[in-house]
Formats: sequence, structure tokens, C-alpha cells
Amino acid sequence: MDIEERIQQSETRIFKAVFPNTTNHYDTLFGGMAMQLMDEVAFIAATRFSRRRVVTVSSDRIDFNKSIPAGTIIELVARVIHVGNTSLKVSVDIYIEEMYSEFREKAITGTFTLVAVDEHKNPVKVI
Ligand SMILES: CCCCCCCCCCCCCCCC(=O)SCCNC(=O)CCNC(=O)[C@H](O)C(C)(C)COP(=O)(O)OP(=O)(O)OC[C@H]1O[C@@H](n2cnc3c(N)ncnc32)[C@H](O)[C@@H]1OP(=O)(O)O
Repeated sequence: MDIEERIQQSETRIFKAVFPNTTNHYDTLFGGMAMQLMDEVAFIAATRFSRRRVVTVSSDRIDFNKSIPAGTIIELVARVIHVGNTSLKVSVDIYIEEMYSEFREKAITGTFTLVAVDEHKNPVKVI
């Protein structure tokens, strides 16, 4: 499989309903929860790309452009955007979807770098 095919195949999408146990006192998704979900989907995409153990080494700028109200659906989309020697960069977008209309918009974007490691936690080639 070439790199472009691996990127296509490893694109990862997760849907969640935004329920009150994930929100803050503004009744919107807690930012730390958004970051945890972003790290998780980046981890899954990197793992599916490389099929190796990976750890997060860095997160680049994360933009919270829209708040995400309770009672909406979110979709997280993770995609490998750069393949290094032992590292991968993964972009993650979060979209908001209203439950009872077709309205959908991008709310949060960020980029994560993950490193493939061996059983001794030393970096290894990502593919
Ligand atoms: C309510 C609670 C419920 C909880 C429910 C949880 C569930 C929801 C979460 C699930 C999500 C799962 C997510 C798992 C992922 C972790 O959680 S991993 C845990 C956090 N991460 C760590 O502990 C990693 C700690 N860091 C390390 O061990 C070492 O830094 C590493 C990663 C092995 C790298 O070692 P190193 O000596 O820096 O290696 P080095 O050879 O210099 O660099 C290796 C590569 O990394 C790159 N690199 C190094 N540093 C950086 C940097 N700062 N920035 C960018 N690139 C870098 C280098 O450029 C190089 O890239 P290549 O040119 O080879 O492509």
C-alpha cells in the first residue's frame, strides 16, 4: 500500500452526543474534554496508519472557533498530514451537527504529532 492509500484508509471519524456530563457551566463542551477526544482520535488514526505503538509528543495550536452547545452531535475527523521518519502529524477537526436540522459547521481544529515507539519506548520508523 502506498502512503496516499494509507492516509485514505487511516482517516478516522468518531461521533459523540454532547451530553451534560461533558459540558461546563456555560452549557457548552468543556475545552479539556474536546482536547482529550482530539488526542484519542489522533492516536487512533496514527495507529491505523502505522500499525505500531504510538505516543503523543506534541500538540500544535488548537483553535476553538465556535463553542459546542450541549444537545448537539459532534464529529471528530483525524487525518495524517505529514509522514516523518519516526513521527506523524495528524490534523483533527471537530464539526458540530444540530440534532434536529441538517445544520453543520466546523468548530475546532488542531494538529498533533505522534511518534512510533518500540517496547522500550524508543522511537522507531513509522512505517
Ligand atoms: C476522564 C479521564 C478519562 C481517561 C480516558 C482516556 C482516553 C482518551 C485518551 C486516549 C488517547 C490515547 C493517546 C495515547 C497517547 C499517549 O497518551 S502517550 C502519553 C503522552 N506522551 C508521552 O508520554 C510521550 C513522552 N515522550 C517520549 O517518550 C519521547 O519524547 C519520545 C516520543 C519517545 C520521542 O523521544 P525523543 O528522544 O524526542 O526522540 P527523537 O528521536 O528526538 O524524535 C523522534 C521524532 O519525534 C519528533 N519530535 C520530538 N519532539 C517533538 C516535538 N516536541 N514536537 C514535534 N515533533 C517532535 C522528532 O522530530 C522526530 O521525528 P522524525 O524526524 O523521526 O519523524
